[in-house]
Amino acid sequence: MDTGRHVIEVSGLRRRYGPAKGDGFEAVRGISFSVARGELFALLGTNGAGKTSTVELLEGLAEPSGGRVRVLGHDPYRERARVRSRIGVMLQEGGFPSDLTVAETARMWAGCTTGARPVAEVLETVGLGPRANVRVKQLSGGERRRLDLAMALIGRPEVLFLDEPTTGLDAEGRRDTWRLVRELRAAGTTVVLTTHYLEEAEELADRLAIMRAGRIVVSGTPAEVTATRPSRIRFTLPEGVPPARLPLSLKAAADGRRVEIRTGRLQEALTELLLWARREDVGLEGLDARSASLEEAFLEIAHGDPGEPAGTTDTIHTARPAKAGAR
Ligand SMILES: Nc1ncnc2c1ncn2[C@@H]1O[C@H](COP(=O)(O)OP(=O)(O)OP(=O)(O)O)[C@@H](O)[C@H]1O
Repeated sequence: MDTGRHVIEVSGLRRRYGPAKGDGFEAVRGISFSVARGELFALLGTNGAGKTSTVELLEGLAEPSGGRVRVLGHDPYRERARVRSRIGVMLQEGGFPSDLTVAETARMWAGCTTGARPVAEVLETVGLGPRANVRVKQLSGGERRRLDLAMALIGRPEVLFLDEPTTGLDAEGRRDTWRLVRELRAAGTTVVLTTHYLEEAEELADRLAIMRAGRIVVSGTPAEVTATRPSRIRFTLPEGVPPARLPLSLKAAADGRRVEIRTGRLQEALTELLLWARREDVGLEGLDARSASLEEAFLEIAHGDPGEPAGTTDTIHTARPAKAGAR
């Protein structure tokens, strides 16, 4: 791996809770990825997939039970002192003393940080300027998340870890946080994000990985990940036109007059369908053709469908619900 370009390098990383043998549980099972300087990398997965367990290893909060992790060229656990001042960590729960005000909390935090940004500036950045004299216990859930973010930013980190940064924020707060994260990335900050919001990953991530049961199942740019899933064409045939008349090569699945075609080659399949419809003088009611969304890709991948590579075969299915709850 290129240590100059990659700020984070992970190979064969493992994390086991409990005894090494017997009753222990391996939450991270040999994962590998790297994150380049200035890149935003998102880790996605269902509850319990192993995202937080992984990020804690990157932050140096625990020692891996196997494999290797380097952050800014150092082992974040064994060389914590060399890494700590260069990273910012926003945990799921900041756990700040609830009786302190926002400004007091920030001053306390700044006091423990080398090269801290001015408190007023950092509170302004996250939109908490007007709430500086409010006690932490009086903040809303969303305001607490913004305080957590402010404290992660106070040391001007080169690498920022954001664990579900917009949980509890309303739509406007979420968009404000996205804007801020984009600005930080534009200024060269490397960001590792875990999130349950696929829209957030789609908006922000340069690359992402989807975890399932401690392993990375798929990784790539959001476009590459969605391209692993088939596109979908849906329409309703007119009365008296049986689905059997559709070209066999489209491998359409029908439920009465409603038809669905799933394909790895959307343009070709759609062209064939439209040429057939014109030739046969058939109207396709409610015609809808779309590529898979990241959400659809996520639901199928994260819940256990190994998937078929799109673009190689025209694999057609009837509409298949995600296997909710399966791990
Ligand atoms: N301290 C611990 N001791 C034992 N098992 C743990 C411990 N912490 C986490 N686990 C288990 O490890 C697995 C991964 O948990 P982890 O919190 O890393 O998942 P996650 O992907 O971050 O989930 P979430 O989206 O719910 O935050 C889960 O099965 C969890 O129960």
